[in-house]
This record gives sequence, structure tokens and C-alpha cells, in this order.
Amino acid sequence: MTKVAPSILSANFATLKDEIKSVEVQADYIHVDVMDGHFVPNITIGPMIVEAIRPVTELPLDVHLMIENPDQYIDAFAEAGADIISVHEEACPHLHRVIQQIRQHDVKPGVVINPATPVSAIEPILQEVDLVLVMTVNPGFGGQSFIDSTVGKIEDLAKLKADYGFDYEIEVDGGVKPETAKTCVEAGADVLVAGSAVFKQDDRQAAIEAIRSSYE
Ligand SMILES: O=C(CO)[C@H](O)[C@H](O)COP(=O)(O)O
Ligand SMILES: [Fe+2]
Repeated sequence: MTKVAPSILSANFATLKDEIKSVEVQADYIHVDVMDGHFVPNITIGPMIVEAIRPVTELPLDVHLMIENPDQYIDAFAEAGADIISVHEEACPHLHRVIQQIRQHDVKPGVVINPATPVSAIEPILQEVDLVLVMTVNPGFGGQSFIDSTVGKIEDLAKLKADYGFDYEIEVDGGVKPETAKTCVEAGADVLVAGSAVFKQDDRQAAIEAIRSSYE
């Protein structure tokens, strides 16, 4: 069954615990967007917030690092309680080493590609990762429009997984809402990240239900 990972980027940070609780019953992961103001033009949260929300929920914390030099911060995010840590291919000249560093902490490693990065850039690492995150918007902000040209990469990753028996989940992130979720699922997505489509709605349960019912 396709998983849904609400992104707290669009939540109210003044009441973050309640925000997480409001999606807990229906969500599969809590998606945490970490931005440094360098790799992307926005600044969000660091390991202290991950540590603070760790006791709030038993759901896996799916930490999406949009930062330069992620190797310098992986230990801190792992110790803070991340269950999955994903790094951008574009930020990692030594991607294999960074993936190994994440796994050494018993944390699931993921690799992320921007809309302009081809699947071929990560093919050598596919057998090493537990998650491949396909950005369906340019990273940095919530509430952007889904970029249709990324869908072919979801299909390619699903085919590679089937052909070679790789073990990764395919996650999509950006502009996912009831109108776009079905396309992603049909292309082969296993995990749908949704920020504004969940946290900008008053009824969170209905919002997640609307995403799920668009493809079920
Ligand atoms: O990584 C991200 C942005 O860089 C977010 O996870 C993503 O944008 C979620 O927000 P929305 O669903 O509103 O597009
Ligand atoms: Fe994200």
C-alpha cells in the first residue's frame, strides 16, 4: 500500500506537537525538511527540532536534508532520532561514503534527485539505498506546482527496481495533492510526501483521505 508522509514544512511550528498528532493516525512517516539557506534559498530546522519531536510520535521520522556538506550533520540527525536520512546527489561529491555513514548509525539511507538531475546520476548507488526521493518541484519551499516532466524518472526507477531486484522505496516530494497523487502512484511511487495538501487544510484526516482515495 502506498505510504503518505505529511511534511511539517507547512505545519504551524508554534504548535508542532499538536500538528504531528493531528496526522498521526493516517500517516506512515513524518517528513522533516531541513534547509540551510545555501543548498536551497530557505532556512528551516536543525537536529534540535528533530530531537524535540522524537518523543511526540512513534511514526518514522523521514528527514530530507537540503543542505551542503550533509556529512557534517548526519551524526547529529541520527543521534536526534531520525529513522530515514536522505541526502541530495547534487550536494554529495562522495555520495557512496555519505550513504555508508548514514547506515553506520542504523538509519535508513536515502538519495534525492532534483528535477534537473537524471536517474543515471544515481544508478551506481541504487543497490546501497533504502529510499530514492524524486523531487517533483525544485526544493526550497512548500506549496509549489508539480513538475510533470519528473514522472518519467519515477517510472524509470520502478523499472530498475523490478529488473534488478533493488530494495528501495520510491518517494515523491513536491506539489503532491489529490490531483497529482494518482499519476505518481501509477508511475510507481511507494511514498507520497504532502505538505500544503495536508497541513494547509483544516481537516487533516479528510485531507489525507482525499489523497489516498484519488488512487485507491
Ligand atoms: O522538500 C520539500 C520542499 O523542498 C517539501 O517536502 C515539499 O515542498 C512539500 O511541500 P508541498 O507538498 O506543499 O509541495
Ligand atoms: Fe521534502
